[in-house]
Amino acid sequence: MKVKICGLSTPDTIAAAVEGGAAYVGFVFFEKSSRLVSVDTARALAADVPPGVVKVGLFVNPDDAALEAVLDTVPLDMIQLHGAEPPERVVEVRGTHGLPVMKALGLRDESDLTALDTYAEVADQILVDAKPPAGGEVPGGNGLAFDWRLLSGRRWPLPWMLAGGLEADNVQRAANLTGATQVDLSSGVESAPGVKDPALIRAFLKAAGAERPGPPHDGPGLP
Ligand SMILES: O=C(O)c1ccccc1N[C@@H]1O[C@H](COP(=O)(O)O)[C@@H](O)[C@H]1O
Repeated sequence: MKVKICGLSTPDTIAAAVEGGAAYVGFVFFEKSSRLVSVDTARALAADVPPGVVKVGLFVNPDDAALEAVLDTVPLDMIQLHGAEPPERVVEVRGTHGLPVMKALGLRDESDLTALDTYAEVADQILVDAKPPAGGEVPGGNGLAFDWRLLSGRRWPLPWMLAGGLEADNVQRAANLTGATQVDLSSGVESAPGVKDPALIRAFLKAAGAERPGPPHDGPGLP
């Protein structure tokens, strides 16, 4: 399984993710998140990430200036859009910034499934997360799972990731029910909100049977 560890902000947790076999590492550029990193910190951390591990920048409804401010400094490989960006904005971001885009979508019930098909036509990857709690200020990273049976038998013609409340104890069941071969998590490897724990990262990667593909390539939908 390919694993993305999101919300990394320290050298020791980057090392735990890379050495444990994470295929993706994520940096959060959303001011309201407890995992927010500065561009300078992200640039320094990115220097410790070997080729072949995809460096993802997480943004929520960013304008082009916000994206440029990060991309000018941090050598990201992929943009994760985790807000209410419409399909046209996904197309625009891909075209303007020249990086693959992974669009996150929240799922609560069957009525949310149609959007996945729509975004699958415009994004390089889709990320299926739980919907945030009503009135919540942060649209992801809440440690909440959705009913994984909603995804049973669903497939899209592009790479996709499962997210939302994943941890070492439930990742295999989640993958079995959904068919996911890629997973993304943040809260499940933290000792406190926003504080990543290297031991929990290693345990998760082991439980998930984390595998990283070989040489990097430049095609869409990395890796
Ligand atoms: O991690 C955050 O702080 C965050 C902020 C805003 C949007 C998304 C965020 N994280 C993403 O949320 C999912 C699920 O996280 P969790 O494992 O349930 O905590 C994951 O895709 C993160 O990339």
